[in-house]
Amino acid sequence: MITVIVLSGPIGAGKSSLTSILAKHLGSTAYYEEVNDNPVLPLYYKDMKRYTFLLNTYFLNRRLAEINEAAANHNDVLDRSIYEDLLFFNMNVDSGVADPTEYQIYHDLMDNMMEDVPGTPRKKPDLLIYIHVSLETMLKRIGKRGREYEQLDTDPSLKEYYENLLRYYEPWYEQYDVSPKMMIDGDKYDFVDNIDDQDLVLDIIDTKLREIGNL
Ligand SMILES: Nc1ncnc2c1ncn2[C@@H]1O[C@H](COP(=O)(O)OP(=O)(O)O)[C@@H](O)[C@H]1O
Ligand SMILES: Nc1ncnc2c1ncn2[C@H]1C[C@H](O)[C@@H](COP(=O)(O)O)O1
Repeated sequence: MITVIVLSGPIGAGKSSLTSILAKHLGSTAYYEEVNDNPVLPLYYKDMKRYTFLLNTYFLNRRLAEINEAAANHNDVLDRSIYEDLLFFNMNVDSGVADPTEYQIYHDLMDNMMEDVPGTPRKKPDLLIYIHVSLETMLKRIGKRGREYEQLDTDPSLKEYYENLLRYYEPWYEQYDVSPKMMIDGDKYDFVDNIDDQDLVLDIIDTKLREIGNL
């Protein structure tokens, strides 16, 4: 039985934190989204029009490598699903920041790369965990983490970008049907600093893993 668990949710929702807590709890490996040594991310925040395609191609490459590694183990946990990249890209097309043709090319490439090939491990996750947060929580946590290019002090127009991003997440989660899914209330549970909340969240996830037959 091989299970790949992916975390999803807006920037600062707590994906990396819960990835590490969950992998430790399950005794499995955590795979983190590459941020600090990502050469495109700072460029993207300076010029989204120019760098949306490159950033998503970069992430696609990185995430596929992690998916292939995780697919060979049991209960490995990935920080952010590959499917959310389409959400970001789509949002940028809708707001006129990215080009629809670039989006279509990226979409086709991703479909091709994610297709199951007989004789190779499945690339699709077995469970998606979505951390829901309000704008207030999201902004607070982005501030707490302190990556310079994400701060409203660096670029006040990011507030609108973050608001817009949250609007795209609800329908995206509702429509997501690649695997079983579940939502964690990231406003309610402080799974980082409160051990009772952490235990509660882990219980909720264990129950879901049992329900889908993976624990
Ligand atoms: N549930 C939570 N309660 C309190 N603080 C949190 C929670 N989730 C995340 N944080 C804090 O918010 C910041 C962003 O969390 P992180 O896990 O890096 O989010 P993401 O990976 O979704 O961008 C970090 O400083 C982290 O300690
Ligand atoms: N596909 C993406 N398009 C634009 N920006 C993205 C994409 N994937 C991740 N990001 C950004 C958002 C954050 O600034 C960093 C890391 O994400 P986080 O939610 O903090 O783990 O990358």
